[in-house]
Amino acid sequence: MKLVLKNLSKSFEKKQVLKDITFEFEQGKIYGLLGRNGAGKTTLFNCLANELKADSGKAYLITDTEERELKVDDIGYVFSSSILPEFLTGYEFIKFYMDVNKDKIKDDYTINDYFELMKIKEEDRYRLIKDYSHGMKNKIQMLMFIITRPAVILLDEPLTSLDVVVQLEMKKLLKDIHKDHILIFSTHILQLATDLCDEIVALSEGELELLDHSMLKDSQFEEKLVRILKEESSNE
Ligand SMILES: Nc1ncnc2c1ncn2[C@@H]1O[C@H](COP(=O)(O)OP(=O)(O)OP(=O)(O)O)[C@@H](O)[C@H]1O
Repeated sequence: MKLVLKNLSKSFEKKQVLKDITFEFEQGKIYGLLGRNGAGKTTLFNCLANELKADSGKAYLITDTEERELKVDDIGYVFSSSILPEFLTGYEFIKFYMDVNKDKIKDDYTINDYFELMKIKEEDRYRLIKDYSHGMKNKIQMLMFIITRPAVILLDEPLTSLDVVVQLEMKKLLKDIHKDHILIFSTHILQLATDLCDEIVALSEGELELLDHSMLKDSQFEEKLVRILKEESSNE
């Protein structure tokens, strides 16, 4: 399976944020999307998830049997800021989410099994989401894609707000499931990107550039990345 972007462009007034991007993401790899503040990472995710309409270009999902436009249902999107209904408890929301998505659920976990999986304590399950910490809300958002297992998983700075213990668990979880998915996450934490990712993609000057992954563990990698990302600001 592949996610293929073809000539994707998006501008806000005069600022062209995504410039005619053509790129392929493959199943079974974890992609780290790096870029400076305002580079367009969230805009790219929003266009893929249909939260924003791209000005031109399209995204396609290519499997062994078909090639078609990417659909909203193909995507699990963990937003950097929560989009959860604050007036529900975690339990109520996950129950509702499982009900409306029952056709997509392939495992036979109960709600509490899922909470256990995410290490969400029993006493927290029945509290209102509005009182959850940022990290807790993030865990609930992650639980959504764990439940429905969409083909493409987009995570916008997902692990930054999680404590170190949960961060480690999440990294393990992402590694466990990544074979079946196309997993792209944006981060500013270079260490996280190099720890977790098979590939690093830089978003700079509106374009995506796949960095040579053999450099991931190399000291030159950091230098090259900083050079690529700095070029953008010097051209502004
Ligand atoms: N709805 C919008 N209207 C106008 N400009 C926008 C809108 N959304 C994003 N932008 C602009 O597009 C550019 C890219 O923003 P985006 O949030 O995609 O960057 P980012 O790479 O996710 O940044 P960060 O790392 O700081 O989260 C920025 O200049 C931002 O101000």
